[in-house]
Order: sequence, then structure tokens, then C-alpha cells
Amino acid sequence: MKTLTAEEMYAYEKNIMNNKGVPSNVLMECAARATVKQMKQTISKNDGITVVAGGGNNGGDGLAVGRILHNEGFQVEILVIGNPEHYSEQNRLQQQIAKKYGVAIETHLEKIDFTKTKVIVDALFGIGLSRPVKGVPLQAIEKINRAKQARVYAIDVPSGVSSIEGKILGSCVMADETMTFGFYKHGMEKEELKNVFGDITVDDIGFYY
Ligand SMILES: NC(=O)C1=CN([C@@H]2O[C@H](COP(=O)(O)OP(=O)(O)OC[C@H]3O[C@@H](n4cnc5c(N)ncnc54)[C@H](O)[C@@H]3O)[C@@H](O)[C@H]2O)[C@@H](O)CC1
Ligand SMILES: [K+]
Repeated sequence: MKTLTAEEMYAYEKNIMNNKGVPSNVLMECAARATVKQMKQTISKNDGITVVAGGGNNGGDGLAVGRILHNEGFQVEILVIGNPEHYSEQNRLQQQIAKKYGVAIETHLEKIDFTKTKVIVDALFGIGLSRPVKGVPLQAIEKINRAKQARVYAIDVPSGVSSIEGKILGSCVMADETMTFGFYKHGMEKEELKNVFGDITVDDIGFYY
């Protein structure tokens, strides 16, 4: 399996954005729609869906997934974790859109009941993870992993897996499925990490360089 490191993936995305003129939010919408399409093969309308989003663009993907599913009649709640001062531009935009469509956005981990939700979307960290997870994000990862009744969909990579080093940085989400974009990410080629990613689907999200 050919995999790309975070650095190679950022360079690829940058080329598409700068040299082909495809805006970041277009890539994000395509990534989100690809994720929703994959999820709809296994989820049903009665399933409660909890999106756990970070403050970066991986969180932006999660927010877009949550908003699309909400608009299609699914029961969705979104938790956004992170310092509001550090939300990425795309993350802010996705929060604004989701709110305007009436999606419930929570920012306190303790307000979310992980023991009942049937579906969890892990959008805490993607290829931007650069150090071991601590504090509230770590608590969120632990809560996700304890929710055995839920099917866990990781966006791009399970949070806690470093696509820079191709390994787990301390602790990570154990996903049932991982939806990744463009290329497989460093770490996915490793046999010993197979149960971290679950079933992996790669979607080209429609753009080539
Ligand atoms: N237009 C784009 O750039 C696209 C981005 N995509 C998504 O964007 C993701 C990458 O987004 P970002 O570059 O914003 O990065 P992430 O969303 O993966 O990470 C966000 C932030 O977390 C911080 N961080 C790193 N390690 C941390 C830790 N241990 N604890 C707390 N904070 C930590 C970093 O400073 C980073 O700014 C991809 O994985 C993919 O899901 C996709 O939407 C495809 C298009
Ligand atoms: K993730």
C-alpha cells in the first residue's frame, strides 16, 4: 500500500488549492460528502450520531458531515473541542453554516452522553496531529473508545495517530471505519496498526494534481 506522510499530503493539497485554484472549502465539502456516502451504507435514521470535532480542518470535515446528515434528517449532535481562539478559518466557517442550519453544537465534553449514541464521528485530529494528546482531547478519545455500543467512523485518520511518524502518539481512537482522502496516510501500511483503522476507504474527493 502506497501511503503519504502528512507533509506530502499538505504539499499535494496546497498544489490543488494554489495551482488549480480549488478553494479549501470545496475540498472540505467533497471530503464530507464522500464520508456521508460511506456512512450511509451502515447507519440508519434512528441512530443518534455524535460528531466529536477538534478546532482544525479535520474538525471542519466533521462539522460538515454533521450538518449534511442533519439536513438529511438524521439525529446529530456535534461537540467541538479546542480553544476558540485557535479554530481554523474553515472550522469557523463550518460552525457558522452548521448553526444556521440548526445543528446542536456543544463545547463541553461532560454534556455529551457517550453511553447511548449509536454512531460516533471522530474528527478531533487528522494529519495535523503533531504531539501526544493530553487533557480534554485525551478524555474525549477515552470516552469514544469506551462507547462499545457505537460504530466509530474516523475522518482521515483515527485521532491520535500521527501521519508524520506513522504511529500512535500516546493514545488514539480505535475506529471501526476510517474514511481517508486523496491517498492512504502513513501508518495505514502497518500490519500492527490494522485494528486502529478498521476498514479503510480512500476517496479521491474529485481532484487530481
Ligand atoms: N482543504 C484542506 O486543507 C483539506 C483538509 N482536510 C482535512 O483537514 C485535516 C488537516 O487539518 P489541519 O491541518 O487543520 O489539522 P488537524 O485538524 O488535524 O489538527 C488541528 C490542529 O491541532 C493542533 N494539534 C496538533 N496536535 C495536537 C495535540 N496533541 N493536542 C492539541 N492540539 C493539537 C495543531 O496545532 C493543528 O492546528 C485533514 O486530516 C483532513 O481531515 C480535508 O477537508 C480535505 C481538504
Ligand atoms: K480524525
